[in-house]
Amino acid sequence: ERPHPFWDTQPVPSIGSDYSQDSGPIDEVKSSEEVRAEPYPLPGAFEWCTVDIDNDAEANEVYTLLSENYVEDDDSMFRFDYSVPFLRWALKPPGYLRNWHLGVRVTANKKLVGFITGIPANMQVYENLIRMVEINFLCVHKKLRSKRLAPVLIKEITRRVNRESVWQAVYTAGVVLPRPVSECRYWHRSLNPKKLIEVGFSHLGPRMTMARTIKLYKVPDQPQLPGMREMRPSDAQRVSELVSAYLKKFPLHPEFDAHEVAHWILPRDGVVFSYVRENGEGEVTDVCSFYSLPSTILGHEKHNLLKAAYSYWNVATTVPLSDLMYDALILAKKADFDVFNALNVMENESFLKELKFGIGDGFLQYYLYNWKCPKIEPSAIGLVLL
Ligand SMILES: COc1cc([C@H]2SCC(=O)N2Cc2ccccc2)c(Br)cc1O
Repeated sequence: ERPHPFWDTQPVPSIGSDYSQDSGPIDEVKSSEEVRAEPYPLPGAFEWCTVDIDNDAEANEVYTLLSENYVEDDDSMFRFDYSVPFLRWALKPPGYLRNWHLGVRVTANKKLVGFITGIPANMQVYENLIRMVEINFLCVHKKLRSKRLAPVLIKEITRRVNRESVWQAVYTAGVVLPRPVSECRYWHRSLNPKKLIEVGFSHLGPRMTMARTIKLYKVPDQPQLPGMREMRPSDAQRVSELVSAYLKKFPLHPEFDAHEVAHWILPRDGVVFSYVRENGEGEVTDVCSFYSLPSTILGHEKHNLLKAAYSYWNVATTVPLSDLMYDALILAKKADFDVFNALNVMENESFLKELKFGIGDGFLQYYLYNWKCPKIEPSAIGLVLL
């Protein structure tokens, strides 16, 4: 396959190679003392920095770097617009290390031009429970592309992670690298079809008028299931039991303790939305959640922000999952979202068509670093990365 000067030096299976029937590390096991103590050298004009995401000035530098230089769709119509509160949520789960929030600055003017992050996660992969790092937010300023900065960012974050005796990583990307463990698809459910058509994300169907399209995607203005309400801190223990038990169905899933579930699922204004269903006896039996990740609409005069909700952790034990997710759509529309996005992971295939999701043109590839294992089908993935 196409040569990858960087990835061909890394402990990952090459593209086109067969999936291993057994599971295990690719590199021989090392000790953290063997890992070089000094940061990797950077090209002359640049220097490493550890970003303090709690510092408003630094958090805003990260926000600006990502908002102007992070992931765009293939046609450069949209770019993710992660907010500062979202980044603080994503980067500070229980057990996070500040040392794993890694930046590159221009030495001359201290401008932040590169970023990559890791957070700790205990991942179950088939029969193995592995302490891993979740790698995210790899970004190099548009003006510094093809200077081979990304490989250095990846090697340095790997060194810092290895120094903590963590040898495996999980990450996702829209591009095909050596080598995906799973290939997932995004599906989208219109909540504001008029805006989605105006910005060019959606198109009027054949023989469809705008009025007919608006009617097709209309949802009630209140949840339909009895007992649906916003999740509260006092629900955290019960929700943790529901989520932890549910995720065990999936060969790839995080093992969360109650503190981690509370961090990832408790509502945070404008960041993560979560709702529980209380049955007639006042017990919490079902939970649904979605996070807010808007996108900048590039070069449109009327609209500049697309408000997107992303399906997160959903567990239905007393109602059909599609009924729970219909209420999630209703609650997302009520919170003024334009579109509700979901991957075809976990049991999502069971409701996507019924609830009028349309398949997107984007793939999301899941990767494991330094771990060979059999291919994982999307419905066996119990992991959503932010
Ligand atoms: C353009 O088609 C898609 C683009 C994206 C990503 S790439 C940069 C961005 O901002 N997106 C969020 C978004 C933008 C627009 C609609 C829905 C989601 C995804 Br994820 C799946 C898609 O199918």
